[in-house]
Amino acid sequence: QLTEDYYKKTCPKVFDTVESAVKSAIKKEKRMGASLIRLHFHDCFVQGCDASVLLDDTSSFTGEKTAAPNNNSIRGFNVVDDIKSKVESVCPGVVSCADILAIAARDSVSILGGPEWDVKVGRRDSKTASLAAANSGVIPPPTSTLNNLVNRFQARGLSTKDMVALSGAHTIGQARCSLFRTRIYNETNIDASFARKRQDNCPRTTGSGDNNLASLDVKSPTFFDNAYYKNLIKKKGLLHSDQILYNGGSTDSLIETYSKKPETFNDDFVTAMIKMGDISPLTGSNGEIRKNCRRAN
Ligand code: HEM
Ligand SMILES: [Ca+2]
Repeated sequence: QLTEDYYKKTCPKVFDTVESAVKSAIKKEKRMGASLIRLHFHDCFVQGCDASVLLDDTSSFTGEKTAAPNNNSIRGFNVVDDIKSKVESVCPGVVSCADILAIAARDSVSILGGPEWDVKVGRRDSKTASLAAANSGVIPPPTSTLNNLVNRFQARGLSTKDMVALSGAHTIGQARCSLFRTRIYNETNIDASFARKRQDNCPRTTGSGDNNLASLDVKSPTFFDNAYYKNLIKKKGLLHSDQILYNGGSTDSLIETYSKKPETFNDDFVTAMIKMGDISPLTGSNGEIRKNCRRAN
């Protein structure tokens, strides 16, 4: 039931307001575009796109922020707060935090040079979150096998093609040493000079340099393009879960297609983002419009 014109009467300025806030956040820090896209992904895969990921822990409430895939990893909450307060000042009590995440993700992609699309809105915000679900593997870990990746996306109604296209979001943003250490020291399906370059800032020993960052896309880490797939063909994927998409298995041909045809990647990425944004939204009288994205009303 999500539509593009949901706020046409109640908040016609929502898209301009979000876009200008996202623009200024990305101007301050390019990585923020990546962080905002990832928040929408981690939201949608747990309880659906309901802003559950934004709820803070309190003494009487446990949210999703400390779950393994999120802890010390997802970021951008202050930017979301800033967008929300700007949206509240033009139309108080109308626009959900879940929609703000979807719009901000869309805007981040286009601001960084990726495709543009009309984003569907009308989601409402959850009053709950699920730490258990966020920890259960529904957000796949970077150690995943190809089968696991396929199954986790399938469980959310997303095809293998959607999964491969959405992984192209790793054309921007960064990852921590602890999550790619095993790959750069122990795996063999990796370009040797790329591995050495990454080893420079990611020591072999667990516990040293764990939080050192490296770009997911070695070629153009702040530009939303198809370089991610070209890297995979050169065995320059940073995460195990990246390179596994081009490792002699069923998704090799799709990687080759996206590496050669940026328009096909863009089209499939847009289709998959719209599908991901459609995962179990709260609508009608379900959920609420939070006043503050960090807590239920
Ligand atoms: C296919 C399964 C996926 C796995 C296993 C995976 C895994 C990861 C990991 C391990 C990181 C680094 C986290 C850290 O260092 O703390 C990361 C970062 C990122 N992921 Fe994914 N991811 C997947 C799919 C996606 C999807 C579907 C999207 C969005 C459509 C996405 C967008 C991002 C972005 C933009 C970053 C960089 C964030 C930043 O720099 O703040 N990922 N991912
Ligand atoms: Ca959620």
